[in-house]
Amino acid sequence: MRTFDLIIVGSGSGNSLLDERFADWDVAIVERGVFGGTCLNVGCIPTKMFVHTADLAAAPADSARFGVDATLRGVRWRDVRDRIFDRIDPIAAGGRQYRAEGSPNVTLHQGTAAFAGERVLRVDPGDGGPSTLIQADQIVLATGSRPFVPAVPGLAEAGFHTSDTVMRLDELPARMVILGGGFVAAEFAHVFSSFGVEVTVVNRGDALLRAEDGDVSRRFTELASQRWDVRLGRTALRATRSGGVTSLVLWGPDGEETVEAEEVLVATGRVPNSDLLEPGAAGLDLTPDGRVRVDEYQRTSLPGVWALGDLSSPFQLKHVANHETRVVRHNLLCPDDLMASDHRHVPHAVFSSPQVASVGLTEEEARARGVRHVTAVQDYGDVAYGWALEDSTGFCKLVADPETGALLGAHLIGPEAATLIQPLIQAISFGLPATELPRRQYWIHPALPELVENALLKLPLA
Ligand SMILES: Cc1cc2nc3c(=O)[nH]c(=O)nc-3n(C[C@H](O)[C@H](O)[C@H](O)COP(=O)(O)OP(=O)(O)OC[C@H]3O[C@@H](n4cnc5c(N)ncnc54)[C@H](O)[C@@H]3O)c2cc1C
Ligand SMILES: NC(=O)c1ccc[n+]([C@@H]2O[C@H](COP(=O)([O-])OP(=O)(O)OC[C@H]3O[C@@H](n4cnc5c(N)ncnc54)[C@H](O)[C@@H]3O)[C@@H](O)[C@H]2O)c1
Repeated sequence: MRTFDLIIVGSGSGNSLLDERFADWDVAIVERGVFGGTCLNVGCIPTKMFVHTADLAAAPADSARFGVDATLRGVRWRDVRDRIFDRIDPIAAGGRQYRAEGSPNVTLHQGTAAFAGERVLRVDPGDGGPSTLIQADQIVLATGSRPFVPAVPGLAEAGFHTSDTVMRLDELPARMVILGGGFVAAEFAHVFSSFGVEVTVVNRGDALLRAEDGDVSRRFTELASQRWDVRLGRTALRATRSGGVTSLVLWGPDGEETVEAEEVLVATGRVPNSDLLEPGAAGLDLTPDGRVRVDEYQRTSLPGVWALGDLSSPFQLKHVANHETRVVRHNLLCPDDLMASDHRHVPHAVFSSPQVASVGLTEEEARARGVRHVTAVQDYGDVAYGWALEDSTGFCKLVADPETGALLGAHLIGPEAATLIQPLIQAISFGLPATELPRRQYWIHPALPELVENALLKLPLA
């Protein structure tokens, strides 16, 4: 059995752990699928390339109210798809080649790693070939997560897509049913409807993006319902396929109903890939929801074994995986000076239409925790650039401590929300008080960040 200094399992964030300081470490990387992981191949990067393209495709439909009569002549789906993946696939292939042939201290193992002992892994190539045993003093688990598919009778036989496959469709369907009401559902509903697909969103709960601040979730649900056929409070009972059409029988407030579409996209959350690691074989501790349990230094319950990213994180966000990668890198290199991960102010954004972005406490969370707070809401429509955008639905909502002026939460829904929120993330992270933030710097007039400036000025602070 070959012994390495370090084994990294998973080539997403795990691959970016290595820098020049590991040049004299003997390293193995194990990857069971396409090199580069979720974000590059089937996650953040391609989805946002589709989202931008969808924004372009959606623009003509919104242009008449500006006095511009534009029409969308068509969307060349295969050209869109191929442009995106002709850019991404070579990056994945190049990354793989670099590790396989261009990194003298790295050995790339293609296959699925599972524990065969405390710091021993069995790598199964998955092609019927023999497994290989490898061991190391340090092991980093970065095996990510995969789509969760609820057990709906007949769905597997009828066929469905997940975010792993839907971006590679050969043809745009006439209709698509999207199961779920979270990030993936919101982003793909925008993409496919902008490209002319008739979209039905089926959600178990009574609102879309339900984890957002209540006002944001309600506004998003309201706007989504104007654009897509949104079915709330529905459970999928069974699916059948006939003549190229899937019929999904739902249970809802009015009893049974059926929705039909050429394609079904399942977007009902993601589960950590901990099971594939056979954690029981080494006594690796998991959380009740199946994540690998880590402490603040990203150490697992096994000595010398670390975990990061979607496998262990409740956040399932790439910027969190990146942060944890930096922490594990430091801790491997400086074992006597361990660095803790900082998960205090994790922001996120949903790249739908409208965009949604959030950091910190929602108003509901502040209330439930008994935290002293005030709120302020600034509409896009009441700042100068909002007039230019003719926006009548977007807003920025802030939650702050009225005594200290500390910002507790920020929630935006509207154009460029994912970008506009950054100064508020900065304020919360660095403890910049909401009293000074709008007053001690210039805000470019009439740029859109005046939305944030005015929201801050509206806070009723002592
Ligand atoms: C559609 C979609 C859009 C997203 N958009 C965003 C976004 O806009 N912004 C954002 O912050 N986040 C986004 N995310 C989330 C983000 O992609 C993930 O949080 C991030 O990629 C997780 O990185 P990771 O390194 O933990 O895992 P991954 O990148 O998933 O890497 C894990 C790797 O491990 C491999 N693997 C798994 N098990 C084994 C095993 N036993 N042996 C060997 N290899 C194994 C897998 O094949 C995979 O390559 C999106 C996710 C999806 C699905
Ligand atoms: N812009 C981004 O940062 C971005 C984009 C896409 C995905 N992601 C990450 O990927 C994760 C997964 O995204 P997602 O949209 O799949 O998950 P999600 O957790 O955002 O939403 C899951 C949805 O599925 C529903 N659901 C769960 N179980 C169900 C069941 N059994 N039957 C019916 N509905 C069910 C939930 O009610 C919810 O509406 C996100 O949580 C996020 O962390 C991030």
